[in-house]
Amino acid sequence: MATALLTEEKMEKSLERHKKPVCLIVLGMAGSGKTTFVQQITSRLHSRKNPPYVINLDPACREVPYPVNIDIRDTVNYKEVMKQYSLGPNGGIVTSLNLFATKFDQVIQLVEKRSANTDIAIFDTPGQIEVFTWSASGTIITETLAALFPTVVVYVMDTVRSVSPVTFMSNMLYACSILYKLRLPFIVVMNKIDVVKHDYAMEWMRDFDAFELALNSDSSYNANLSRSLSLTLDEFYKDLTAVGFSAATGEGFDEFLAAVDAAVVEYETDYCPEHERLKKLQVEARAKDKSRQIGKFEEDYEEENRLIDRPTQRRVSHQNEILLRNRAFNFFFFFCLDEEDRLAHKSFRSFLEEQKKKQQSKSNSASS
Ligand SMILES: Nc1nc2c(ncn2[C@@H]2O[C@H](COP(=O)(O)OP(=O)(O)OP(=O)(O)O)[C@@H](O)[C@H]2O)c(=O)[nH]1
Repeated sequence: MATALLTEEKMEKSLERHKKPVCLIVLGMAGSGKTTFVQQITSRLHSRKNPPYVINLDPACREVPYPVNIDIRDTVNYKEVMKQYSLGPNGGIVTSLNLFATKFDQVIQLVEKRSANTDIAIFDTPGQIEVFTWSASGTIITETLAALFPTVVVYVMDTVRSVSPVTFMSNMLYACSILYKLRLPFIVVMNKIDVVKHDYAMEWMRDFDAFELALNSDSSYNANLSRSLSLTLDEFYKDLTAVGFSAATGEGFDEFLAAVDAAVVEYETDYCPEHERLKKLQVEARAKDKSRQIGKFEEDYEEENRLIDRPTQRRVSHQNEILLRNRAFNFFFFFCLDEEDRLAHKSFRSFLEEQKKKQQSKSNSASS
């Protein structure tokens, strides 16, 4: 009976999730064709009367060639961020994304509002792939989406540039590292097949000998490394979904949509149970952490009271009261964050303050 109830509950949850749009996070090396890919998918879905909800997360792009619903550039001025905090281009993108991530709950609300009439939400990301995949804000954005919507990572790869086995291997290693970091359903889109067909890449993934043959004439260090890595990546290739696509012509669109459907099933069957398990562990760890911190706070509080209750300090000074109140506030604020968030929050705040100070002293010396 209990099992039957559980199954019903799970089914309800699953149906609930299906009502939500699938979130596609589009990643790829600079110039691989992410923006053109988003443009092509958007226009095809529009012509099928199924328009997607499109979000641009690249604060540094000059223009967005597709109808965009949310644009990071409307919230954060990338050039101003660079100027205000004395940052270079990459630092500017990371900080803009960090600032945008603090408002991401609003994006979620807007996507949720569209649930009834949108099947797909597409997130275009910055060209400097590592800025998104290895930054705190990228992780926050991805994990928040994955916790609430069926989420799929779409890795766009340039088939024309990858004809060199060494470049192909670099691309695959990057894809592999993202897959293992995010652990979300993953589709490799082998883009630009209107110029070079992706058959060679599929063969290299299926057959190690074919890849070795392609490397045959090359005895450089990179080639030897690629040879060894190809054997290691064998497991990764086995479960990898790869589709050929042309962002220029739209060839491969239906295969891509079929891959998205399969990825949603994978999200339901593999990702969600694992996510629930990890969430439970996290809740337990947080509860432990909370009780440890409450104990520490109570100890400190008692110590503080003991000191101010001494005859010489019987009257609690105004300053002491403020000190205690501030401590209590800080404690409860940090209490809501876990250890990692707390550290990230602290270092991000001190980083911004430092940058501001630097900038202020620069402008002071310029004006004097
Ligand atoms: N022939 C052909 N060219 C393509 C295709 N997709 C993209 N391109 C071209 O590749 C170049 C880069 O495309 P973008 O869409 O700007 O690539 P991106 O990954 O968004 O670039 P960044 O924003 O710099 O990371 C452009 O000149 C596109 O026209 C394709 O499928 N076929």
